[in-house]
Amino acid sequence: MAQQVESAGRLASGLGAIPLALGGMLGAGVFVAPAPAAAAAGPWLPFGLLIALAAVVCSASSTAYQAEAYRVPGAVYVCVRARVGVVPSRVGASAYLAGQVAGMAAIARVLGDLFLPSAAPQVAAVAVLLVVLSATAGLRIRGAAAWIWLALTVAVLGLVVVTCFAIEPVPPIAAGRPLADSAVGITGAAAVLFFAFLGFERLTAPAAEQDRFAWSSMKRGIAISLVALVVVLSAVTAALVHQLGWSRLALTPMPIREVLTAAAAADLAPLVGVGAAVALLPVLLGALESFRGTALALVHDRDLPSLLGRTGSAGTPYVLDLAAGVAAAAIALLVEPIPAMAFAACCMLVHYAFANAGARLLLADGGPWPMRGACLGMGLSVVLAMSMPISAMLATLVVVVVGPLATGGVSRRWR
Ligand SMILES: NC(=[NH2+])NCCC[C@H](N)C(=O)O
Repeated sequence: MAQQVESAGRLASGLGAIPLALGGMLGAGVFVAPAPAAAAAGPWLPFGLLIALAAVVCSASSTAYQAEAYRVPGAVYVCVRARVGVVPSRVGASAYLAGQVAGMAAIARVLGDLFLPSAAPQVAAVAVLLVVLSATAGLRIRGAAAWIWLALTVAVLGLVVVTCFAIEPVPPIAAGRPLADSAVGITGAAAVLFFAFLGFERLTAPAAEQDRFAWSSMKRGIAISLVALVVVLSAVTAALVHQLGWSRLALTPMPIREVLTAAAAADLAPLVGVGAAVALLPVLLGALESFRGTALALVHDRDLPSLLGRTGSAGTPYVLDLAAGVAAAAIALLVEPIPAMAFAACCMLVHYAFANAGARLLLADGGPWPMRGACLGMGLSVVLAMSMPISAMLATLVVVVVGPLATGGVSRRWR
């Protein structure tokens, strides 16, 4: 399969930074996360979105400085290892790897649910494995293909938003459960919405050197991508609320489909479902690419067996890819999309707490603002992770205990 590599010209001009970041971000989170966020905070959701954005801005800035200082794949992990310590770096990296795998499972499960609701888990597992196989064969979606895919996602979401606003909503039926409208849920909403922003690290801390953009292009690309994501997420949430109301939105497991039925536009559902499913493929691929960078850095440090770093004729780590694919497929078969998303977000928040801590130490001699950003990012990541449902927190706890013990056991180094 042809390996599409970013041309030197495109990297220099900065075109391509937007689909790299936004194309990896706009996905399952936007399709589904408004529902659990509405369940957590009800009409306070917009405040949750602002807090999630603040955590993302801090984390994006921190990881960008880390990748600038440590010009290697898995730069964030390498920085935490150098600045904070070996064991903290393992905690952060374990959370990161588990978070990416759970994220892949969540994305695949949403894909399955949209494509063929009656066999969602099976479709999800097959989709993950197919995407992993194509990645292993050398597929990367860059350049024009990345723009086309981004356009498809925006078109699907645009169709849903326009439909929701064009059709008068039916008066809400009495909700089964009283609506959570307490402001206490704001951080819980922020934590799930954080998932929707994941993928920014593809631009700020690229997993492969050929994806590294010049500092100014990276900054512009990330700013545009974050603004675009907030606009799209707000528009989708507003459309869903307009049609379903807060309480019904809070209860639905798959808002995009539910809203079309509610708007009496069920004919559109198969079209939107297939479009959305196809739009999710590159997001899945992006999560695998991010996973690889950090995993290979761990292999390099002998914290993971060298077998995992073995590369095939396409130059891709096939054993590692297969391991990630099988794990993600297993989670996708067993776990519903919203809990998988919550687990992934909780793991990634723990990772970003350590990442921001590493950046804080790295930036001690630098300007005051990036350093303050890293402090704020660290604090917000901890608060948001602690606002997750208890099941997500417990699963994350298992990861951060077992992960460092297992990796330490492999390398037999503890300092
Ligand atoms: N590279 C990654 N971190 N990928 C996970 C991306 C998740 C993406 N924000 C979504 O909502 O589907």
